[in-house]
Amino acid sequence: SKFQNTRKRRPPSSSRPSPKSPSRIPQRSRGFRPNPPPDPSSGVALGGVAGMAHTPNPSRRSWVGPPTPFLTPRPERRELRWAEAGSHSSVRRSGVGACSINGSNDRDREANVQVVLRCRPLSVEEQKANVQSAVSCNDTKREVTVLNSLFKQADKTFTFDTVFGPKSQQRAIYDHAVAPIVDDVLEGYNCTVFAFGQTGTGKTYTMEGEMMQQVGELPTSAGVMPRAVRHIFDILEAQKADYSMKVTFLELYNEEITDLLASEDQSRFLEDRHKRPTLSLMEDGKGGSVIRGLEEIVVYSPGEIYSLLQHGSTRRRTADTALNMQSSRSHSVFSIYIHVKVTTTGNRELIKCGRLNLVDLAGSESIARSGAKEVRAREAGELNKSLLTLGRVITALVEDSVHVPYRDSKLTRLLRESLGGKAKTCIIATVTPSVHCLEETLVTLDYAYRAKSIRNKPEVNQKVCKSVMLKDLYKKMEKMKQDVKAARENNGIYIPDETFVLEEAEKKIMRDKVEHMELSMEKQSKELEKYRSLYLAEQKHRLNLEGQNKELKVTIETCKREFLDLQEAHSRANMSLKEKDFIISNLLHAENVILERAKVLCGTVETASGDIADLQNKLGKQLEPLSPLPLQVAAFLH
Ligand SMILES: Nc1ncnc2c1ncn2[C@@H]1O[C@H](COP(=O)(O)OP(=O)(O)OP(=O)(O)O)[C@@H](O)[C@H]1O
Repeated sequence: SKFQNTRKRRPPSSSRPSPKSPSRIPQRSRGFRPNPPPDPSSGVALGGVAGMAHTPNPSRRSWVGPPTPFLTPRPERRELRWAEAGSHSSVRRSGVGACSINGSNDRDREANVQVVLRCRPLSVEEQKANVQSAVSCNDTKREVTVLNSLFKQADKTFTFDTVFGPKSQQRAIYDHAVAPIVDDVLEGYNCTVFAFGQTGTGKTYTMEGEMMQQVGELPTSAGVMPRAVRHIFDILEAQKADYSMKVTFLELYNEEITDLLASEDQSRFLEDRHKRPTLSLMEDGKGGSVIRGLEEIVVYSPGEIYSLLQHGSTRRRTADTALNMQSSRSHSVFSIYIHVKVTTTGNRELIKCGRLNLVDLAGSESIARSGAKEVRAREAGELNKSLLTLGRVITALVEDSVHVPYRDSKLTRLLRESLGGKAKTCIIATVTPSVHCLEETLVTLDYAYRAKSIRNKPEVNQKVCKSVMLKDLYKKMEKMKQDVKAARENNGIYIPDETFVLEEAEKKIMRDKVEHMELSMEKQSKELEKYRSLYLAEQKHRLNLEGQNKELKVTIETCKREFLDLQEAHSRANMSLKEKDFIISNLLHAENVILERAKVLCGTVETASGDIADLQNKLGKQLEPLSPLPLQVAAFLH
């Protein structure tokens, strides 16, 4: 086939490395500064992760010979009819991201971001420590319930597109959630799968899992990335398609982008050799982003991609935190660009371009609970900041806000096309069942649930004609040659028109941005001044109140003391009253007793005087005959 380049084509299968042999070193894109404009044929300038273009690295050797759009390893490629291509890849279209395969018109419709939820099992340590599980998953009903009832609050249930409980296997997640998306990539869509959740909940496990070292059976714990790679190659092989493939792998750490696949020799120009050069994320003037200097590596086999994945993953920044022994401290984006040749019924050769972005976000974490200090705390702060912007973007999209703050962080600039753009997106939200992480789990579930309402407008990338693509590649090569020539002659730097236009557009955007920031700074300074005077007035008022408060406190103290004195006097008076009452009642009682006795005595006296009178009478009568009595007797008797 004219499409196949003899120089770059893989050797026939007999001379290819055996599946068990180590993969050969992947071929890197060659080129020279400055950055070529984004490739319009592959839709690279259309923004976000899917809109990344690359700048070949200055340290690379220049690429001589004609460019080749197709590097299919097999020489005996048969032409594939468009219709045939469709029939092969329609096998799996049923789950997340599935859609029709004919033409592009019926695809130009809105599609919700697909959100799947994965709850990891309790770890061995957690089981040993008898950590309670506070999350229950119902895979059939696609529901996750957070058992708030453990804390005497109402349970909360969320529904997702698919729910994978703690027992779910890596394969099930790939087959149900990711495989249909990979089919779409091969149909010419830009697709993104990203994992998001609290630190230590299994994002990296889900995305990477056990990495493949060589070609062979996938281990059961292999994650989305190796499975997607295998799936893509399986389909292309089954279709006997002519294709070319390249990959990029970047890391976003503390708002700085670095190339995880960049060759080590780049760092020899840096003062700190351990530091990898950072790449700039540029505006392409069309609402998208371009990453300068990101290496695109041409790959021919799954084995090559596995070793690149392995290589890139080991270069990712990780650290041991209280919540995860090997916590990723950065966001990573692995992209696979696939060009597949199709022959239309009129024998026209077209090229389908699709891109798959596999994103492993750093975990959101509570600095207090993760035990992060100093550098780690700053990292966590940066991570949380970019994730916070991601949250704000999700909220703005869900609420249909006029302004979506994509530009507030590099992460959201990278994910722009995948959130509300023209890509198909699947979010894998990961949670832990641990009761200790209930709060963070609820936050993840809440965001994931809201993300379900984001509507993308998936568009299939335009198929380009082989001749157009070749022309474009020749043009690019010509530009590169001029760059090399200019650099060799030390004649300054040649800037191709398109790059110049791109840079001018970018400068204009930056100028507008600066202007906008100046205006907002001015506004903010005025507001700051207003708040400062308000603050001062408040301070004064506070001081006054504090003085009054002090005086009142003194008065209250005095009153308290007086009150206590009065209380004491009152209780003393009460006591003496009680004593007097007691005495009076005793006196009254004594008086009554005396009166009673007096009465008794009076009675006795009366009785006695009666008796005396009776006696006198009796005596008088007895003495009458003896009268007159001597005077002494009479006196005695009287
Ligand atoms: N579904 C699962 N089954 C078994 N083990 C799991 C599962 N999910 C996660 N793990 C284990 O839990 C630990 C933490 O997982 P991982 O590193 O993937 O979390 P993470 O979300 O990527 O964390 P960070 O954000 O800190 O990088 C690892 O030891 C991993 O093997």
